[in-house]
Order: sequence, then structure tokens, then C-alpha cells
Amino acid sequence: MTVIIKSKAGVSRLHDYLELTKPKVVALLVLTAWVGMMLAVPGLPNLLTVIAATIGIGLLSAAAAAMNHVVDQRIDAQMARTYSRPVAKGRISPSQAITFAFSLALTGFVLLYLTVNALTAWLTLASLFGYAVVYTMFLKRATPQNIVIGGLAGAMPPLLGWTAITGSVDGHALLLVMIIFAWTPPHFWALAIHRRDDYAKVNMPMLPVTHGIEFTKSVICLYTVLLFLVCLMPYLVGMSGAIYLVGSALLNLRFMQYAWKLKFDADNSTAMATFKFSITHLMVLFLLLLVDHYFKVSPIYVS
Ligand code: HEM
Ligand SMILES: CC(C)=CCC/C(C)=C/CC/C(C)=C/COP(=O)(O)OP(=O)(O)O
Repeated sequence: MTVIIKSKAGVSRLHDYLELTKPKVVALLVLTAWVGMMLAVPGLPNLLTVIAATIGIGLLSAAAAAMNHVVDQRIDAQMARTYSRPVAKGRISPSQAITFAFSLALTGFVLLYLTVNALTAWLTLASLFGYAVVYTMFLKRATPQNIVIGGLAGAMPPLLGWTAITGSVDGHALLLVMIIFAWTPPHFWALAIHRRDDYAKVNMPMLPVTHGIEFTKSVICLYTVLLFLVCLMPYLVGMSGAIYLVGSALLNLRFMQYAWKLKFDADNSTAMATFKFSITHLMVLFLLLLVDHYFKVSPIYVS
């Protein structure tokens, strides 16, 4: 009986540590990094480099997420969405979470530095710093543009994947960064509309709190248009072909439709439905880039 109780405690402790790493967010970040790796070369990249880079970028992203739990302990404890998180609830102490985060970060950095390349190791560490320190400690509490500027850290993985394979920064990789950069505001502000009162309660200057829900909805509409245009870029520069063009246009039209409904015909569930769609949108968009890369249909020019 004691053994069963102990092992149950062990499993829930493991679950708490896993929750610290925001596994679903990290999974999508790693997918975008992975697509960056695949698109960096015409054929298949070196398998061992892909494995090491995937693990290294994943570990540093997970470390950044765990650091966010420590810094946000007080506000997380007061919001309905986050009050039961392991550090906020006291199931994991801040020092245990920090030790865990630093172990992940060190392992990830050393792995990238020794087996991938120094550029990728430093850029990934800079992304961790951008999210855990610049965004979480300062921007989040300072300005409603927090997630626009801080979004750059979360947008970095495709570039990290690309540099892991080629060792250098490439304009095409920067286009992928720009896509996630333009996607982040409608992704987050849709959720922030739904959770406006939570953010107001803890004095976080999120856009729906500082500028109101109607204004935020208008800005979301504008960002989905901007995202549509940015997503055309890979096709326009010849990086991706027709499969990507058609798929990305359909995804972005659907995102614009969600944003339009949110602005002009919303019910209680529209904001969360838009937020959830944003995640499907980014995942499918990056899978499309991948499929297009290997089954590229070149544009037909009529002379
Ligand atoms: C500064 C930039 C970003 C902000 C402020 C932000 C904010 C959020 C928030 C508040 C949630 C809800 C989390 C929860 O309820 O536990 C969330 C969920 C999510 N975000 Fe973001 N996000 C950002 C960037 C990203 C990026 C770059 C990605 C991936 C490429 C991403 C992927 C996800 C996913 C997959 C979820 C769903 C997680 C789940 O269901 O557990 N986010 N985001
Ligand atoms: C190395 C690297 C690529 C680092 C990027 C790290 C990372 C996990 C980025 C995702 C961004 C994210 C989940 C923001 C939400 O934070 P929040 O504090 O606003 O949301 P919360 O209230 O749910 O904690």
C-alpha cells in the first residue's frame, strides 16, 4: 500500500515538473525549429545534428518556461487560469524550480555548443534570456506592447533550426521568424480578451485591460491581415511553391474570418475559439512549409 501511495506521489511530482516546462508550447516551438532545419538545405540534413539541435532547443525552451513559472509565482497564484500551477500552489519550491531550469538550460546549451555549433547555442540562449528575463521580468509588467516585443523570443526557433544546419543566418529563415512574430499578437490577444478580468486583477497591462476589448479586437483584425501578407513572402521570394501558397492563403482567410467574427459577431466562446484556431493555424502552416519543400510545385510563368 505504501509503495502504491509513494509511486502515485512520484508520478504526480513528475507531472508537476513536466507542467513547469509548458510541454505543448515547447512542442510547437520545436516543430517550428525542426521545419527551419529541414528547409535549410535542399535534401535531408544530417540526422545527428537534427537530433541534437531538436533536444538542445527543446531543453532551453523548457528551461525558459520553468523560469517564467518562478518569476510569475505571485501573479499566477491570483489568476483563475494559472492558480494551480506547481510553483504558484507551492508543490514545487522556487529554488527547486530554479535548480531544475538551470539544469535543463546548462544541458541544452552544452549540447548545442559541443555538437551543433556555437552560433545556435548563443542565439538559443539569447532567446531564453529574451523570454524569461526581458519579457517576463520587465516587458510583461511595463507595456501593452509586451507580447509584440517579447514575441520575438518565441519567434526565433525556425532561425535556430536553420543556423543549426548551416551555421549562418539566412534571409529565408528570417521570413519564418517574421511569420511567427506577426502571428503572436492575434494568438495572445484573443486569449487575453477572454481572460481580461484576470489580467486586470493582477495589474498586468495587457491590451484589453489598457485599451479595452473593442480596440483589441480591431487590432487583432489588422494583425491577421498583416499575417496574411507576411505569409505570402516565402512564395514571392521563391522559397516555397504553390502547395504552400494555396494552403497558407486558406489558413489565413480562416484566421481573418475568426477575427472578423470576434469583432462584429462575437458570442462568449468566440475569443477562445480564435485562440485555439491560432494554434492549429501555426502548426498546419509549418507542416505545409515542410510538405511544400519536399513536393515543391514551381510557379508556372506564362511568357
Ligand atoms: C510572447 C509570446 C507569446 C505569448 C504571450 C503567449 C501566450 C500564451 C498563453 C497565455 C497561453 C495559455 C497557456 C495556458 O493556458 O496554460 C498560450 C498557449 C499556447 N501557446 Fe502561446 N504565447 C506566445 C507565443 C507562443 C509561441 C511562439 C508558440 C509556438 C510557436 C506558442 C504556442 C502555444 C501553444 C501550443 C499553446 C497551448 C498550450 C496548451 O494548451 O497547454 N505560443 N500562449
Ligand atoms: C529558447 C526559446 C526559444 C525560448 C522561448 C521560450 C518560450 C517558452 C516561449 C513561448 C512564449 C509563451 C508561452 C508566452 C506566455 O507567457 P506568459 O507568461 O504571458 O503566459 P502564462 O501566463 O501562461 O505564463
